[in-house]
Parts: sequence; structure tokens; C-alpha cells
Amino acid sequence: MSSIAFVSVFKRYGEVDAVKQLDLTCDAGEMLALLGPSGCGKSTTLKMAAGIEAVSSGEIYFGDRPVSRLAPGERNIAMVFEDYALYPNMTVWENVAFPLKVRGITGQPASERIGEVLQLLGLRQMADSPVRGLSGGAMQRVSIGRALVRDPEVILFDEPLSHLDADQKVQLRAEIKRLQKLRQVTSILVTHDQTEAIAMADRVAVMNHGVLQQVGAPQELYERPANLFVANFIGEPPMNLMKAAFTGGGQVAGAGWAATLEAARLPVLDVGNGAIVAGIRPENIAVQAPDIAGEGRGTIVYREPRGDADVLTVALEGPAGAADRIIAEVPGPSPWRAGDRVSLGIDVGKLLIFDATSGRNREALQ
Ligand SMILES: Nc1ncnc2c1ncn2[C@@H]1O[C@H](COP(=O)(O)OP(=O)(O)OP(=O)(O)O)[C@@H](O)[C@H]1O
Repeated sequence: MSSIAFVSVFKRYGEVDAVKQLDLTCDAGEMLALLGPSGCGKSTTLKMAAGIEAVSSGEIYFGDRPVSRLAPGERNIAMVFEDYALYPNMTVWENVAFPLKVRGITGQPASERIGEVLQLLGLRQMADSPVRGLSGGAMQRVSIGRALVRDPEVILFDEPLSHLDADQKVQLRAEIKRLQKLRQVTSILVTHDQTEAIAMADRVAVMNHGVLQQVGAPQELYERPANLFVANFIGEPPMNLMKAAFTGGGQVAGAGWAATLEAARLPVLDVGNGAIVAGIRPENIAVQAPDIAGEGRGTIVYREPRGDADVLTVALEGPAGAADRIIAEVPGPSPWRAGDRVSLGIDVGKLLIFDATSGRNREALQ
């Protein structure tokens, strides 16, 4: 078991900088998710760890060992791909046996390991079935079995759940997490799906345009996003992000709302007069009767019932009519309907302040 460290890694494809100045470590035994929109450089990062793509500059270490000049076969990694990459005419057993066979491990030692892995993955009953004809979930289990069977130093998961239906996704992500923890295999997971990253990974690295934006535990990214990109990317419905300004006395105001921040936060937040953006998550806004004092008033323009929650879009009442719209998420079913006039109570302790130009969270640690 070893860590994986990217040190000042760049990857250029001609004119395109796919990965820029990446400094990132996946600790030994950890599962680290690389998360970001299409084209952000997450697959390229994974391919460089695998040795499928060469780094343009910088170094990748497995533990203390620099690996960036080693061929994939010399790195002791296993990969799990989104399209399973199995041999369809071989049986489940034969597919899992394959990596051992190519390394000359056969007979009793191989059978024991294959049997154990099939047991772990609940595949014992289908050992003799051809892979062709299995469900997507079962196929992906087989490819996980094939990855685990030879105890690799590192497993690289490339969008492993993207072809599965919702039920299988939920089941398999729990399964992968369980096995990864049980075997303590250092793992990197590439995904564009934040639910998947948050459910499976110990830490999540968010990338955009080839640049690492933030790395941290899921809760950390959610509660203390380092910048506007992460704030907007993590969370559904997304964080409300509104142009705002400090108006004196610790008060921050936008179009149709105003909140007073705790004095202790002001030395870090109310600095200079650069433009700011205020951020608040929908669940940190209370929706109440219009006569109750709050941080703003408005009218519900849209209500989306989600069973256990209602997502309410509120058009605030602004001085010049051009006020913000705020999304609030309240426990459901709620009494609120489109057309209701309401008062909004913002949980000011959860209100974040970002520099509008750099996008940086003024309270970010990194
Ligand atoms: N072989 C290649 N040749 C040229 N450009 C490439 C190549 N592979 C990737 N790129 C470019 O590098 C950038 C990063 O791509 P990458 O596939 O790593 O992103 P990604 O976040 O994994 O996206 P996706 O989820 O769509 O795979 C993109 O601009 C992409 O077009």
C-alpha cells in the first residue's frame, strides 16, 4: 500500500494545457475522487497515474518511488473502466483469473485467490457463466474482482458507475467503498458525479480547466468551498450566489436583502472595497410568514416538491424592482405555494463571502 503524489505535474496536448501545475497527494489506503466538469483534466490525471499518458513535466510518486517513466505494466496498478473491458466470451471465473494467468499464477494459489474475491463480490454463484449476458452491475463487479485479485498497489477507477441504472449505482458504490476500506487499497476515482464522489471518497479533489480548485473531505468542500467554482459545483440545488456589498456596521446587503454578520468574522470578511459575492445554501434559509422579521421579503414564484423537502424560488422585493431571486429548501411538504408572500431568515453564520474578481472565499484556508 502506498500513497500517490503528483508533484508539479503538467500535461500539454499541443496547444491545450490539459493539466496545470498539479500538486496533489492520495494518501496510502485512501480513496480520492477527482471531480469536475467535462474537459477539466480528471481523466488525463488518471491516465498519467496509470502510465497510459506521459507527463509533460513534473513527477508522479507511488510512495517514494518515481513512476512517471515506468510503463503501465511496471507500476503495479489495476484499472476499472466505465465500459468494464471484460472478455465477453469468457466466464466470470476466467475473467477474474486472467491477470493472474498472465503473471504465471495458476493452480491452487490462483484458485484460492479467485474464490475469495468472487465470494467478496457475491459472484460465486455465477462463476461459470459467460460474462456476455450479465447485467451491467454484475459485469462491473467482475471487473472489480479482476482488479482486486492480484492485490495491486493502486486501483484507478475511471467513471466506473456511469453506465449503470440508478439502483445498481447505489448498490455498487456502497460495495466499492466497502471493499476499498476492507482491502485498504490506495484508490483514485474519476467521476463527474458529485453524489458519487461524496458517497465513495474519503477526500474529493475538484478540478476545472486543468487546475485543482480544492481538495478536502466532502463536508469541508460543502461547508467551506475555497472559491466560487467549488461553491457552485458542489451541492444540489446549488448555493445562492449574489452580488453584495458591505454597507457598514458589519452589514452585508444585496438586491432585496441585508444581513448582519458576527463581529468576530469581520476582520477577515470586511476588507477593502473590492466587489463581493455572498453565498448561502438553500437549506440555510428559513421561509416564514411575511410579518416575521427576516433578512429579506419576497414572493414565491416556483415550488418544487421533493417529498421530504420543498425547493422554493423566491423573488425578493428590491428597491428598484430588480431584486435577487433566492432558492430556499425547506422541510416538506411545506404549507408554501407559488404566489405566497414570505419573509426569509438567512442563517448568517452560514453566509459566505467571496471576492467577485478572484472568486476566492475570504475565509478559505487554502
Ligand atoms: N489525446 C488528446 N489529445 C488532445 N487533447 C486532449 C486529449 N485528451 C484530452 N485532451 C484535452 O485535454 C483536456 C482535458 O481532457 P480530459 O479528458 O482529461 O478531461 P475530463 O475532465 O476527463 O473530461 P471527460 O469527463 O469529458 O472525459 C480537454 O480539453 C481535452 O479536450
